[in-house]
Amino acid sequence: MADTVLYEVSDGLATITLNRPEAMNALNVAAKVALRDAVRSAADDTAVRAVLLTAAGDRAFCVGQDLKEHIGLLVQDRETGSRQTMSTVREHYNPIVRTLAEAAKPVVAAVNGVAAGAGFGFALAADYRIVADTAAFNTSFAGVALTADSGISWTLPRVIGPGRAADLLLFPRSISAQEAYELGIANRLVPAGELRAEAEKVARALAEGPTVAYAALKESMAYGLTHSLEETLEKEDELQTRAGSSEDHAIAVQAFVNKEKPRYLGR
Ligand SMILES: CC(C)(COP(=O)(O)OP(=O)(O)OC[C@H]1O[C@@H](n2cnc3c(N)ncnc32)[C@H](O)[C@@H]1OP(=O)(O)O)[C@@H](O)C(=O)NCCC(=O)NCCSC(=O)/C=C1/CC=CC=CO1
Repeated sequence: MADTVLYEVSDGLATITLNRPEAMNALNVAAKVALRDAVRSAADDTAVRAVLLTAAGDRAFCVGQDLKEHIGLLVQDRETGSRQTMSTVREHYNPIVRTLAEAAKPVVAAVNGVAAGAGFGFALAADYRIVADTAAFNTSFAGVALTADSGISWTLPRVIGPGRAADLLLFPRSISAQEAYELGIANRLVPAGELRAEAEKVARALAEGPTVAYAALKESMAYGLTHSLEETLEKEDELQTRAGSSEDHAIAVQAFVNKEKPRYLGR
């Protein structure tokens, strides 16, 4: 059986590829465990300075929970009086999203096809979304009588505003890549045939960039969304001190003065 998730590191870039194209990259238990392991490896490995999350095939990025597997598990739960199936949120979805969002390095999602349910949530947990013009997004949760998970109730209102998020969550529908771009869900929209090359170019540029500064930017933006201006100014002071103490800051300033391109070390 093929691996449900592929993991590869080259030149500081970890590429994680959901690999169930025949099942629209739906998340069965094996895929969730493999994805959780892969994102943890990428986050923990200091040699990895950027992460690219993508999926195999041209039809789907990820359609969320594998509902064909899920129905069997639900029936089993009913028969045994258990609620084991829904522990997947705590065991799989939450760690995956937390790790992507809190990784001290940039995470780029290359959305190659439809992203639905938790698949949409994973794309939103990335720092930057490059989207094929043939892709689509669907919150899907209410369509299967579920509430939000995968952090989408936190990320979606922040990305597109609470009113628009309520519309997409209460009335799930597939929105086109173009609409996603106009809403700010997609940072870049590219022809489908150019997605992989463009996403790799962006992710590789980030992997060669000032990693300490990027990590601080992620932390700063997340902090600023939930704290007052005063608290955020304090946080910025702390984080700027950290970035300013990095070797890469000195390298950048020296390169500027020398009119050279900086070669960052990621520390
Ligand atoms: C909007 C769609 C994502 C895409 O629509 P479309 O391009 O028209 O494709 P379809 O014809 O509908 O689908 C093609 C085949 O793929 C199968 N498929 C699609 N989604 C899933 C899925 N999630 N699981 C299993 N299989 C799926 C579909 O049945 C077709 O197969 P056949 O060719 O054999 O017929 C649309 O497909 C859609 O709305 N999909 C459902 C999206 C969804 O509801 N996802 C789950 C949301 S919930 C979640 O992600 C997280 C949790 C967390 C915790 C616990 C429990 C559940 O969910």
